[in-house]
Amino acid sequence: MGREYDQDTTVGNSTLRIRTRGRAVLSNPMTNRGTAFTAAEREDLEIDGLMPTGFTTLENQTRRVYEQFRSNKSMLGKFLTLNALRDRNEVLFYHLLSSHLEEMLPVIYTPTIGEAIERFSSTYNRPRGVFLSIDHPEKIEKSLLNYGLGAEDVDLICVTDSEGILGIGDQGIGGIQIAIGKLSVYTAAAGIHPRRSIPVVLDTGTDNLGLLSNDLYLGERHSRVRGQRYDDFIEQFVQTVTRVFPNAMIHWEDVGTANAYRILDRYKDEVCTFNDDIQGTAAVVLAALLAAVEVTGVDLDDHRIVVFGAGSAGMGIAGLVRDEMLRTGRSETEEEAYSRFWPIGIQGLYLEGDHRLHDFQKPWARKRLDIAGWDVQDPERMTLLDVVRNVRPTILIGTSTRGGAFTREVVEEMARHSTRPIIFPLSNPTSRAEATPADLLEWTEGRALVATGSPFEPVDVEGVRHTIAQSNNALIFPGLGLGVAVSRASRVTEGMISAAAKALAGMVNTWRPGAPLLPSMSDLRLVSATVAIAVVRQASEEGVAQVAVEDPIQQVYERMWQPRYPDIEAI
Ligand SMILES: NC(=O)C1=CN([C@@H]2O[C@H](COP(=O)(O)OP(=O)(O)OC[C@H]3O[C@@H](n4cnc5c(N)ncnc54)[C@H](O)[C@@H]3O)[C@@H](O)[C@H]2O)C=CC1
Ligand SMILES: CC(=O)C(=O)O
Ligand SMILES: [Mg+2]
Repeated sequence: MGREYDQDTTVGNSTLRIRTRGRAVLSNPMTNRGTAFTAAEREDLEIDGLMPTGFTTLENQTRRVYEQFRSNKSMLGKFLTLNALRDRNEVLFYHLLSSHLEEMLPVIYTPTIGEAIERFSSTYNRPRGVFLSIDHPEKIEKSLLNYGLGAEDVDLICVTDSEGILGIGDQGIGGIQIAIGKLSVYTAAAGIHPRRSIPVVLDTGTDNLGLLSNDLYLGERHSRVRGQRYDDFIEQFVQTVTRVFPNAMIHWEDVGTANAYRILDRYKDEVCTFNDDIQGTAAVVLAALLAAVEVTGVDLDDHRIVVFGAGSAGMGIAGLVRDEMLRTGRSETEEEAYSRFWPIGIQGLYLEGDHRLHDFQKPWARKRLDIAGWDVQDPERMTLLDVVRNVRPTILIGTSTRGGAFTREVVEEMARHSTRPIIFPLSNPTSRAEATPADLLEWTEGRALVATGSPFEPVDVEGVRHTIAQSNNALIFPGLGLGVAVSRASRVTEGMISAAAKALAGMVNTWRPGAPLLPSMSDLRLVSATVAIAVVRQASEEGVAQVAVEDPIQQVYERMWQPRYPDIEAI
């Protein structure tokens, strides 16, 4: 561990052995506990007189910072207050977060994180994470080591190249905030020790002209590097991480569509890695779909699915649902399973021969024969409305980044042919959601089964309160990461992703009208532990676990860090 203190970070909350004295103790967010230092600790650590004389418990400190948090009028203000708190006192930050998870998740995560990313360079205060530049690949190793963690100390690296941040696109260096945000969720939800993960941004330039022309922009000032130089940079990053942090899972976040699948395919069988937008999203959406399908009483196999915005997330969802159909349904051939899906992108319905499709999208393209005889305005660009009219889908997934795309006309058309239309506007942040739950439920007289990517308030329709599930990969990735850490899995297998989805699906109960299709974000700690246990078991069954799995429940429980002040020893 760091030079300033020692702590065994592999078990819940072990003794913090502090080497520094005086003001240095207070300026490190892992050793500082402000007015919660006891009289004896103040004396031992030579911080007597450096703070008000009163003593406050963690609970009372939390009340105080909660009031400060609440007094902010703007969401960005709340975000910056929390950020500053984390830089002062990490235990207090996580205790506050865990005590008010449902209220604070929308601040440190979607939707507010989107604004924080866009405003990164103008609100910049102090650094957190590791910034790697494509112009200096020779500095990758040194920079990672400068973070101060040892070879055995890292469970997770969350990395983005910032090209496809949420639904707000290329955000250059500001993408570091999504890596920080995701890792905060890992800690708050799954108890990953805050000193066992590293947020990383790969600064490969930006094509965002607003950033390039802003004097305050803090990243490399050139367009995005692509092609061989980009691939070499990724290769060097992956090789370096696996060498210097052999136990770390590499979590890819918000990488652009053209690279996300390529990187995953290139490394998934070689190193311990996973793509959250492709695999995490697929697992959470599969769980929500299984719940919704149960409400409809129609087998998954018999649904017709439109994926609007069939990029990383959309195709990931389609892939996992297809696998589920092949595993459990009557679909015997892949072709049969593929035939249930209608993928749409910016160019309209994907059709075979479209040279704009990426390799990972090609198998999903529809045959020209499938649309023969359709009555449409422009056969070269089949719109969502065209597809809905002709296919009569029962499931509509939105991962398009196109706010408001599920118009009243589209939804009413779908609802004409489906008793319980399943409609998931999953794009983040809130402004990108393809529709609001209130509109969807109004337009369908309360029949729609809805889940969203960002949080929404419940909707009351004719005496029924519809609680809206937040179908966000945050219900999956923390538990997956914890499961990988506990089992020291050498790979993240498809079986592990599927086990995570099943564990989540098993926590849903939809017997009550209007019940949410997924557990609430306020239960995130329980959800993450449940997912982690399933992942540990699966890793063990598949032979990728590198530690003996004897009692997964105990092993997961013991590993979870709690936001409590540990015992202190001045050394
Ligand atoms: N709820 C959740 O857990 C998650 C939600 N998402 C959201 O899904 C959205 C997409 O994310 P990714 O798949 O990572 O991005 P992506 O860029 O890989 O995919 C977006 C797709 O939407 C298509 N598209 C763009 N504009 C369109 C339009 N006007 N009409 C039809 N299609 C259009 C593009 O062709 C592309 O295929 C984002 O808003 C993101 O926040 C992504 C991951 C997880
Ligand atoms: C949730 C998430 O990963 C996204 O919106 O990109
Ligand atoms: Mg994402």
